[in-house]
Amino acid sequence: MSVIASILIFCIVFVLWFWLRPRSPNAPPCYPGALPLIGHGHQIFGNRKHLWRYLEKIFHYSLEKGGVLELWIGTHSVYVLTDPDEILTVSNTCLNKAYFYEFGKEYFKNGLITSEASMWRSHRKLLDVAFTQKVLDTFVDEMNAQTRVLVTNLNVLVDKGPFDVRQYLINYTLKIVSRTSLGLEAKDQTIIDEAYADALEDLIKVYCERAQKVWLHLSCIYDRSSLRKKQDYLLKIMNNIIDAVIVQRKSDLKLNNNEPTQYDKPKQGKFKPALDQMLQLADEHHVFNDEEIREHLDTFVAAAYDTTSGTLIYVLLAIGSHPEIQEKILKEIQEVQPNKNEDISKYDLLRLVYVEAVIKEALRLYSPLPGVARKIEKDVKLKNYTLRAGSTCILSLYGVGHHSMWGPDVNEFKPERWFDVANFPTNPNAFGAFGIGRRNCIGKQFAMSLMKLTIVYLVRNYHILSDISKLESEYDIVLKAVSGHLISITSRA
Ligand code: HEM
Repeated sequence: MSVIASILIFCIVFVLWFWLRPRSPNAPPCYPGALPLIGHGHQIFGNRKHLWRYLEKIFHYSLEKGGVLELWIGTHSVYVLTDPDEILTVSNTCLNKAYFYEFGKEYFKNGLITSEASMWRSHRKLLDVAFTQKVLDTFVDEMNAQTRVLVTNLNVLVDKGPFDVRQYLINYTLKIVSRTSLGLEAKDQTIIDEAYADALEDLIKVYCERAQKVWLHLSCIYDRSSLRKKQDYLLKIMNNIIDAVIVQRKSDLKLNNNEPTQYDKPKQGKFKPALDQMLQLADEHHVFNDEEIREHLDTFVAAAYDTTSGTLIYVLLAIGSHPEIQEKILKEIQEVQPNKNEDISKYDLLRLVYVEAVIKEALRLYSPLPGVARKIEKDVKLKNYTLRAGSTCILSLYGVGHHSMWGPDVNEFKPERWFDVANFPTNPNAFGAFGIGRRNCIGKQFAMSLMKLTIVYLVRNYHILSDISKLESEYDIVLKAVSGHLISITSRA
């Protein structure tokens, strides 16, 4: 009895001390509504639509308070940054990811997203060679071929009224990313399109569910849960698939004398998928083992398909609600490549500046990764505040896109702003959708080329109609449009 009483007294004293202790003058403003012991933890419960509305509220509150905010999950301090300069400081001084990336580590392991800074530095340098413009240019034929397939698949929906384009875009981006990463022949691709894709989608749901249910953050509880069993089952499916691809590819490369992949149509160019580049590095410089190669491949595929397809949906919703913007896109396409049946070349992609502005505007307003997070391992001094060691810091890329530096029309979808030199923000980190600082997105050029090409093919074939005013999104790590997200298409032929 006396032991229980002592524990109780200790807890009460701890809570009182924690709650009544004076806040440091260098502490940023605190978000309202914190409760003793659980902090703001109670505010995040609800479905994922609620979670996104909540995050939007904290991001806007942080903007109102000058760009830095503090909240509490239990007794753990979480800072929310929306100021691009402060975000750059934290991004480049704190390279390790926040503790909840650990949940994804079961899957991504030492892939770039979740690796510790020490390993990340050397692997990122090596992997950058797989994403140079020269390499990306070799993917353009494959992107054209797959985008033609997308148009064929969508043709059955012409004049059929509103539909959900998500699954079409997911299958399409997944196919391009996995072909350019893994180099599979069409006949072997089905296993990725079906078994791997389904398992990956389910795994991301498991990850989100764990992130939201704070009690499952504790490994001792999570490891006994049915969610953990599901995670292990899905991981086994995915690992078996990719391990088999690596073994097969190694033996193919030996047989073909390391020749780049020749795709189905003889006319199309050759390219070297990321897997071949890593196998070559492993062979010549003894840097990656098979397990590390799998971890990087899994990371590329997962990091690429949901973000890219999600952004494309927001672009389609935005241009479907702005026919005048669609007409300007069409005009640019006709100037750059007047023959509707011709492929889009790497040179055409460079000239599609209006299409690029449309995509960047969608990324600014509907940042698909609205926030990323870092571990604060040592005190970090910002302009007015100090972030304490041992805390977590959310870097809000959504906040950067909604910062007042964008002007009074910050909430409007206005691609023209990207050409308005006089009023464009002067801050070099104003556009943060691909991350700010050294640990930014390795696939940004890949994503931009693919999205430009997709928009060109869709706009030159269809009138797109939608109503973005009804849009509601949910937070599944990647922001997902879940209501008001349907589009209709009619033919331009
Ligand atoms: C519209 C599409 C995309 C967006 C908005 C996007 C955004 C981002 C952001 C914000 C980060 C930083 C994440 C963090 O700090 O936790 C990131 C990292 C990353 N992205 Fe992307 N991404 C996109 C497409 C892609 C594609 C196509 C690929 C691969 C082909 C890719 C691969 C990666 C990888 C590997 C990282 C980790 C980089 C590192 O830590 O060195 N992403 N991305």
